[in-house]
Amino acid sequence: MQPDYPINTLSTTGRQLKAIDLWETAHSLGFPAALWRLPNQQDKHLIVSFDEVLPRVPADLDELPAGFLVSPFDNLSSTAQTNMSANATLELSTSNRALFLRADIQALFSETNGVQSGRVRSDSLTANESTADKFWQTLAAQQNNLAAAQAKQTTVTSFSDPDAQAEYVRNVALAVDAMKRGEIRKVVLSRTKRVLFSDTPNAVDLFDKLCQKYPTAFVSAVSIPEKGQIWISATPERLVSIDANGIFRTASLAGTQSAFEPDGTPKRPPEAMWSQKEIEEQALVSRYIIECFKKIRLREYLEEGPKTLIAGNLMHLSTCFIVDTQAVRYPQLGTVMLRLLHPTSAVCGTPRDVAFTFIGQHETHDRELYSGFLGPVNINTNNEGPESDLFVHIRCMKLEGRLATLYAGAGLTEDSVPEREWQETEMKCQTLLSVINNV
Ligand SMILES: C=C(O[C@@H]1C=C(C(=O)O)C=C[C@H]1O)C(=O)O
Repeated sequence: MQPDYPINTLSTTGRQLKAIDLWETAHSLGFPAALWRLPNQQDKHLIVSFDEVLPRVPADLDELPAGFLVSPFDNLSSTAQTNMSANATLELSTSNRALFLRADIQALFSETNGVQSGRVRSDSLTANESTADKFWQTLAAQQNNLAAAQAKQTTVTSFSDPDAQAEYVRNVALAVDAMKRGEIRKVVLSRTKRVLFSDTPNAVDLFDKLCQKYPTAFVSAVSIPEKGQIWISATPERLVSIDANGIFRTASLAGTQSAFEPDGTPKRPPEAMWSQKEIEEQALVSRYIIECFKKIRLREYLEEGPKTLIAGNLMHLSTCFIVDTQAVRYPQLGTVMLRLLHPTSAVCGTPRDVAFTFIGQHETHDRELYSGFLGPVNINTNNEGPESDLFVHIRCMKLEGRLATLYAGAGLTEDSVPEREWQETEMKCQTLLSVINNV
């Protein structure tokens, strides 16, 4: 890895290098890129991969180099032998479905007291040097035009889909019947909503607006040229994190209500009232996580919650689970749990495989990357050690040119009221729509 360069030394125009410069250069060369901001942090990170077609890899945090991982929902590990002790070899079957953006170019953008700074590095060990040269030459040639791309104004129109609500409500009723018959405990059914921009929107601009509006979310934009897609999200749900000190974190998140009173005043989280149905729904996610710990005979975990958590326009119930992987001598816990956890009961259901089949039989859209997971892997920001932060890919949309497809789901139990579940998905779509409508 070459030393870091301050971003202003790379500007050829006297203007400071910005995330949009790198993003647009990657786009024009057909290179994938990922831009992200971690919850409660200011720094924005960007990586560019020189793989025009991304490798499909197993989600193995212990093997992958620095980069950004994006997994589809449909990426189940079958657990042929899961009764592992901390020292036993891992016998989970691996599936090569996650897309991996290797950090061929890595940039960090910070802001302290209104002053912007940053660093950029390109990895000459893994990256083809002539490709890196081509990248910087293209960037230098384009930099003058990029300011114009940033200032684009767009308006949006919604597609009317008159049958969507009736179809969703019908499917919820079928799920409730299946749950009353005892076939499933919980299932998460999702739907899509499509909007058309008047002009191709600026993804970096949308990303910046989401960062501003949702400081506690994991905000990301991932460009996948081989699919002609950019995925943008502001998710509140952590799936697996391993920090530089080997601290593992996961969380169970479920139960949804508006964060505002009907008159528009914000609710106070400690005073939020939760129904029996929502408490049960979230407890099922926590139980699912604890079952995963049990499968690997891990007892030394800290459980915090459930607490009410604000996620933009919504509130959820959340419980955090924390493990010191060094103290329990389980360095590969992140990889093992990732394979055991995904897809959790927050986006799939209980029992997992029955719920997965029900989703496949009843949802008419392909979830693709929605309700999969994504985030930085083995990124060493301040030379403190590599960190990985993977989040459940919800509150997201897929951008294909001017067309945006938003995805939202609701956790159903036998007490679900179909119309209310539809309203819940509408509220979840608002997380991104409220920003889209103002670009
Ligand atoms: C499935 C989604 O969200 C999940 C489902 C929730 C629920 O059913 O209450 C709450 C938070 C998320 O775990 C989504 O936003 O699409």
